[in-house]
Amino acid sequence: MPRTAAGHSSPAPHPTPGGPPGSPRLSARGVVKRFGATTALAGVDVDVAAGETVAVMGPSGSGKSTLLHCLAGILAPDAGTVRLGGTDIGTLNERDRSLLRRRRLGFVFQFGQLLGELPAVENVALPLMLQGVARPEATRRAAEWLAALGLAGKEGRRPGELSGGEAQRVAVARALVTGPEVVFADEPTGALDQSTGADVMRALTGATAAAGASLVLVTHDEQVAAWCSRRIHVRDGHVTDAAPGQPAAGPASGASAPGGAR
Ligand SMILES: Nc1ncnc2c1ncn2[C@@H]1O[C@H](COP(=O)(O)OP(=O)(O)OP(=O)(O)O)[C@@H](O)[C@H]1O
Repeated sequence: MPRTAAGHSSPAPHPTPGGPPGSPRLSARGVVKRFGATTALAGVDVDVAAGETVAVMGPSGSGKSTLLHCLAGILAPDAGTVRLGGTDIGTLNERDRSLLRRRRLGFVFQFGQLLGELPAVENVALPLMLQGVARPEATRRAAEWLAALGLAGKEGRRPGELSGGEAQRVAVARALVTGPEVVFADEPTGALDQSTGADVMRALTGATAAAGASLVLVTHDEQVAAWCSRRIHVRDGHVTDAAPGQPAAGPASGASAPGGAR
């Protein structure tokens, strides 16, 4: 993914409160989540390093999405802690968790995340405008991300006027435009054929690496997991292997973020 022709350098991502030197960017300890009589997570420990890309795998119903939602502050665990840098997410109220998600995390889902009535560029600019970035600047940065993801010329198209793969690349741009510390993706290629899915994974891992973000991705698909630097397996609410891995070094392109690396 090339730097945009204009070579703009967008403002650096907002400063983020880090943890102690050498500590993981994201760290879960003893996370338990129950839904009524179902224990979806039964005491899970996970560490994700800065720049690491982690595939979360496991059988249907094993707890993968619940783990992702707890790591991302979407669900509050019943027990245990989740720390993002120096922040203990569990101590935040719902409003602050929502602000943290908006400012420090990015999300790519299988579908449904784009607003159908807005053109691609506005879908990508929206998270910036919600942070108070003025519309012209937000639009400029959104257009840079779209161009970097191979979507130059398609800024004005609404999601329904894009292919599935193009729409997912718009979703990748939207997830990365704010300079998040961690991007969470839940089956981001689940609705795509294999070759389009590979294009989206190339875009997602390339953009994430270029932005210096970590990636936590839920997938059933071995070929999708192969784009990540590490896999963890969830079974019956337990993580069966979560050894610290290497920084991301998958088959991603040598990408360059429009906003500059973190
Ligand atoms: N909101 C909910 N209410 C009740 N039970 C839930 C809820 N969300 C998840 N569960 C249950 O928790 C368990 C783990 O679900 P989860 O969605 O995390 O699994 P998963 O591994 O992501 O599954 P899949 O691969 O099928 O998406 C399952 O038994 C599921 O039925």
